[in-house]
Amino acid sequence: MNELIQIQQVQKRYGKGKKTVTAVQEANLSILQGEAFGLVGESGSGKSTIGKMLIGLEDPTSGNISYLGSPLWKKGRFQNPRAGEIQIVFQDPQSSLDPRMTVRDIILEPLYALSRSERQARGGPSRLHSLMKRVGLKEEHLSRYPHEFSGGQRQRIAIARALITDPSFIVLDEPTSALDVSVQAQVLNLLKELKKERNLTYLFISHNMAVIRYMCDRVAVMSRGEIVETGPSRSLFENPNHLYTRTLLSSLPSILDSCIDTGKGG
Ligand SMILES: Nc1ncnc2c1ncn2[C@@H]1O[C@H](COP(=O)(O)OP(=O)(O)OP(=O)(O)O)[C@@H](O)[C@H]1O
Repeated sequence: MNELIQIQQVQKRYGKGKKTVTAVQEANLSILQGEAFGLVGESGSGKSTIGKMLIGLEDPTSGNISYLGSPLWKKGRFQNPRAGEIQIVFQDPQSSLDPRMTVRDIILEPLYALSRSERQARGGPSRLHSLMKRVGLKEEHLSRYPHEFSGGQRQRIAIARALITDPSFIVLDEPTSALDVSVQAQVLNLLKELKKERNLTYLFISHNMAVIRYMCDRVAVMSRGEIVETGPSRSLFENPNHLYTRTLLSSLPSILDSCIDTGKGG
């Protein structure tokens, strides 16, 4: 598999002077085309900051990030490889979906950042109906507002919005952490299926080792801004090298585990 993303010696500092916070310290990692790459670590370890640098929301303080060999950031400016190529699904659909917009407008919004020809190349709004169906929503939902939906349905709306531009790479930042356990399994399974059908590459951010183990081919473990261990999911879970990874593993929630394994609520 080819490298889609390469992160080399990347640092991110927030603030100035005495208030400086180093969120990411000299991180190195690569994400291969077509893989689900997991980023795990406790709250505040720098996971979301890495995700934000990949979608253009935060610029690295130093180091290089490349996408298919081309720099993603040049002189503090984000170089979108192709408009809509990289998308994100956030943790909390309650706050990431604009409450004043209908579902139709929410899902279509990313298309308006594209040029007319780019929109047409990706099927434009005509793909809306099949996409709604694919993520488990109904056509009649299009004219409704986010507050009229359950948490799981709201996250399905956020997934449809991320897919409308036909991206290759999606950052999933704790996409199921705000959901009930049984609903988490449904949304995780949907994400797995979509990845396969569309040949997507994921950066899957979570503090939950069970979810990461279920979803990801390879994993990097972060602690206090540093990547302390990287490896294929299976070997990392069966034979963790770093003490911090072992500590995280000991907190693995068994309820979600059994829910996923049996496919309950599919
Ligand atoms: N905009 C910001 N300004 C200042 N500090 C920030 C900002 N964003 C994040 N930080 C700090 O950077 C560090 C890393 O935060 P980040 O959100 O990347 O961690 P995380 O592992 O994703 O945590 P969580 O799971 O809680 O989202 C934390 O100390 C956080 O307080």
